[in-house]
Amino acid sequence: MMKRIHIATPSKRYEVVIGNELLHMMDRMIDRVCPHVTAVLIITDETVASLYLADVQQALHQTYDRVYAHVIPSGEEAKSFEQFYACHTAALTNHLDRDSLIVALGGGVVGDLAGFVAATYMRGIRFVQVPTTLLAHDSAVGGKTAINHPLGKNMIGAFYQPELVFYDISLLSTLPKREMRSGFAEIIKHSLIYDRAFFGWLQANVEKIEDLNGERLQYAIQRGIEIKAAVVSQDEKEHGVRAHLNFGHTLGHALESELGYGVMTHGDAVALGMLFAIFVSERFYNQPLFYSSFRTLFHHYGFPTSLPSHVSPERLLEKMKKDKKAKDQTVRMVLMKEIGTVCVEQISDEQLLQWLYAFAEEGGETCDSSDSRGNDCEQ
Ligand SMILES: NC(=O)c1ccc[n+]([C@@H]2O[C@H](COP(=O)([O-])OP(=O)(O)OC[C@H]3O[C@@H](n4cnc5c(N)ncnc54)[C@H](O)[C@@H]3O)[C@@H](O)[C@H]2O)c1
Ligand SMILES: O=C(O)C(=O)C[C@@H](O)[C@H](O)[C@H](O)COP(=O)(O)O
Ligand SMILES: [Zn+2]
Repeated sequence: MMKRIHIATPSKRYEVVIGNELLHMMDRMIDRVCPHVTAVLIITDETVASLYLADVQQALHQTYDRVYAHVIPSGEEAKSFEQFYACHTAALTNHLDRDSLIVALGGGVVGDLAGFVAATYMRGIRFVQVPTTLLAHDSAVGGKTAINHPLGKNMIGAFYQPELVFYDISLLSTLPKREMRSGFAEIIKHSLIYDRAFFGWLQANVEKIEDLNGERLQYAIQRGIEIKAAVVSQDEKEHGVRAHLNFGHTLGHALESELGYGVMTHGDAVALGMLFAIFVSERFYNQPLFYSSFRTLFHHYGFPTSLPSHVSPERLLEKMKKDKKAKDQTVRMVLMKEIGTVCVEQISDEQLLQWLYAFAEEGGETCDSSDSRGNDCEQ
């Protein structure tokens, strides 16, 4: 069954269409929301191209005469200046104009890069997200587009909304388990920041990653997107509540950049970051949040639950201070008050370093801290 979720931000209203075996209707659905398209440039990666590019080209040719494709290497390293430049070159050499359309066919890497290309080509042309990973239930929605800088993740980008998110989840059937797990981390995140009942549903219905199929997969994706849509519709450009979507990302992004982009999947890094955020939350609010149970659960799903031993807490702290939520070089982390309720808190370097060491060395203990500060939730 096809499901539609509406996103309404100040800059754009659009739909996320979710269903199975939808490719044959892709051209008509795009044409309905993007009239008078002069040419289409599909941006995709090598893996996705080998699986789905021919089908997507065929579908688009039903409506469009000029359909081009630009294929980037697979993986996080492609969110680079080099690939960004190559995409612009492809757009120029194929004579895309201001009425042309970019189709981002792939996971979050393709979506973030192609979205940023669309935001900047001729100062902005229309684009459609065609997500092919579970993680992209998050990345394709909400309009954050970016490439990485060696000094920090997603540092160069724009808020730029797509015209449509066209999510044929039958394409996820070819996704390796490690990538399903990565996407599942963001689904868990959506439940933990917003919906306690959904977290309960996940625990009851997803005993292992392989359980994410059929109706359970579709429901998990839908609920994750509904939560993201609700947050983004309230706060498109992260002046407030949108920062909650960054739960687990302060450490997660620091790890991705410190280890080298692509070494750890985004979802694994975020899962470890969420675990650290829960560890910190227990100490910051001086209340038990069942950190040990979360650690056991995350371990059970196959997520990393301890910091790689060769990564130094000092270096992680330096990277965390470059996070986009930081103010005056002081780290601001999304902490959990209870399942379903989070807020943003400022944490001093000294305190954070101490907790990073404690997390690295002890990992599993529950809260008995006496140095927490019960600051009021600011967002
Ligand atoms: N913009 C946002 O709001 C947002 C949100 C979350 C994550 N992100 C970003 O998304 C990126 C991660 O996205 P991702 O996990 O989708 O990674 P990805 O795009 O690199 O895809 C993961 C891997 O799966 C392959 N793949 C994609 N679809 C496939 C399919 N259907 N079958 C088989 N293989 C397939 C890809 O080639 C790649 O090797 C990160 O850069 C992260 O920062 C952005
Ligand atoms: O949409 C958002 O807002 C998010 O924070 C979603 C995150 O899952 C995503 O990884 C996002 O790209 C992180 O944004 P950043 O601003 O921290 O780079
Ligand atoms: Zn993320």
